[in-house]
Amino acid sequence: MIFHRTKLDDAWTIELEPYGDQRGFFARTMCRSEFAKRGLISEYVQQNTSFSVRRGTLRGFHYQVRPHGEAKLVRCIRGAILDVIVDLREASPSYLQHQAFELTDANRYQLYVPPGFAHAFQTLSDDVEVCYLVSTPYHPQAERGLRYSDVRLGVEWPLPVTVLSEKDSAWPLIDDRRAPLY
Ligand SMILES: Cc1cn([C@H]2C[C@H](O)[C@@H](COP(=O)(O)OP(=O)(O)O[C@H]3O[C@@H](C)C(=O)[C@@H](O)[C@H]3O)O2)c(=O)[nH]c1=O
Repeated sequence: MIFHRTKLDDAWTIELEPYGDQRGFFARTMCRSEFAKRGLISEYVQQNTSFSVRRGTLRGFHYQVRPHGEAKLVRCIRGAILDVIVDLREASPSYLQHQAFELTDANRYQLYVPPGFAHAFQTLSDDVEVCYLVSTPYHPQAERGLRYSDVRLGVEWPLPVTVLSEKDSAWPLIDDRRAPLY
């Protein structure tokens, strides 16, 4: 596994390190000791998958507030997405900054999203499946979101939004909320 720091504190992208042979390849997608060595959370309690039919579908931004903050390890196993994360930790040097990553079934990149980050993605193709590990149980009362179009974030989504849940269209804007967000 090849770990790359991102411009956001504590967030990483992870490249597979495949061992190839005549059958194809083998690669680790998560390794407790490699994660722990770099201070990444290495215990996960849930694995989720989502399937999105239409190109341009947007899910997020989502996160859970303290003490239910979750790390996520995200991979796109069919099609392609633009994955965007936002640092919501007030004490962080990258507070309220965001970064976008293209995760595809071809590049097989994984994104490590630390607790205290909001997470969203837009599908860049039809029939997209995204698979992710989560470090904390789902806690609906702790669930929060940001509006994908919040100008305070300034995220440039690559496509017009074709499908969005009612929940995701209604998250409050950052300026209308009291800190702390996380
Ligand atoms: C996240 C989650 C949802 N659900 C339920 C709630 C709801 O009825 C149904 C669909 O939930 P949502 O509409 O929130 O699904 P979705 O919009 O795909 O939510 C996901 O979005 C991405 C961006 C993330 O970062 C994930 O952590 C997760 O929040 O599934 C669970 O039962 N367990 C879970 O862990």
